[in-house]
Amino acid sequence: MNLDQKAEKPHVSSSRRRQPGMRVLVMTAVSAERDAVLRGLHSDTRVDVLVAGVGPVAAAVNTAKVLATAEYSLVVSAGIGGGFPGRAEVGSLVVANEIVAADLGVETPEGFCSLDELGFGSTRVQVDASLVDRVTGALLAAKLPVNTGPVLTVSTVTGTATSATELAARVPGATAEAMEGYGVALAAHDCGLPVLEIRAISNMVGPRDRAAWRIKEALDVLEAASSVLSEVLL
Ligand SMILES: O=C(O)c1cccc(C(=O)CC[C@H]2O[C@@H](n3cnc4c(=O)[nH]cnc43)[C@H](O)[C@@H]2O)c1
Repeated sequence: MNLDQKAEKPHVSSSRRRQPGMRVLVMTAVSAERDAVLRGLHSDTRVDVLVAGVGPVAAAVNTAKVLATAEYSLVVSAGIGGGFPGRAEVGSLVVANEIVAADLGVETPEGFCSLDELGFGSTRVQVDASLVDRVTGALLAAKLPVNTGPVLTVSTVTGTATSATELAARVPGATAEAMEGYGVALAAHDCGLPVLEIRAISNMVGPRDRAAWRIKEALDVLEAASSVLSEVLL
């Protein structure tokens, strides 16, 4: 997967602007993820799938740009991600019940202190429970392996067992890790829109082992998940 890509310039046609109805915006980090989602959606024109770039800042900026030019009823952050051991296996799916900016805070001699604890706002976006149940139910009905739990957004991919253990302790139930969810969620939240995050697990969170990443397998699962999404979301 080529990760060295610029975000797409969001283009929203005038006909799209005239159709407020039920439209879903899916933001991915890279084009390989976008293409997997598009293949699964079978050209459902009620869903726009755009590349935002890698990381929470690119995700937030580019999602906000799209939301400023078109109307949507739901925003989805979708892509591959890392699974926490014992919570999500490679080749499975994770639907976030909470999207957590897990490294947004300060380090102190006593350990990490989040923005929430500092009183500077929230690092967590809750996902509507009925939406999570609906999507999870549909994925299970399609015989896809799926777990729900907090999905962490980090600016640096976790690369050691120590960091993985620390993150899992910081966010009880942490199920997956990726780099864009919180950015997409904040942009959606700012527009009063519900958000969903779906990750197809390509690797385990822990010691960096590039050779063990199963990106193709994860993209295939992301495609399969996308094929049931429009039925349940629209
Ligand atoms: O370390 C490498 O050599 C390497 C090779 C391929 C891709 C990467 C990435 O950093 C991909 C980041 C990209 O994918 C998502 N992602 C996938 N797994 C994880 C993870 O365990 N932790 C955080 N992000 C992950 C992420 O959302 C980015 O879009 C590295």
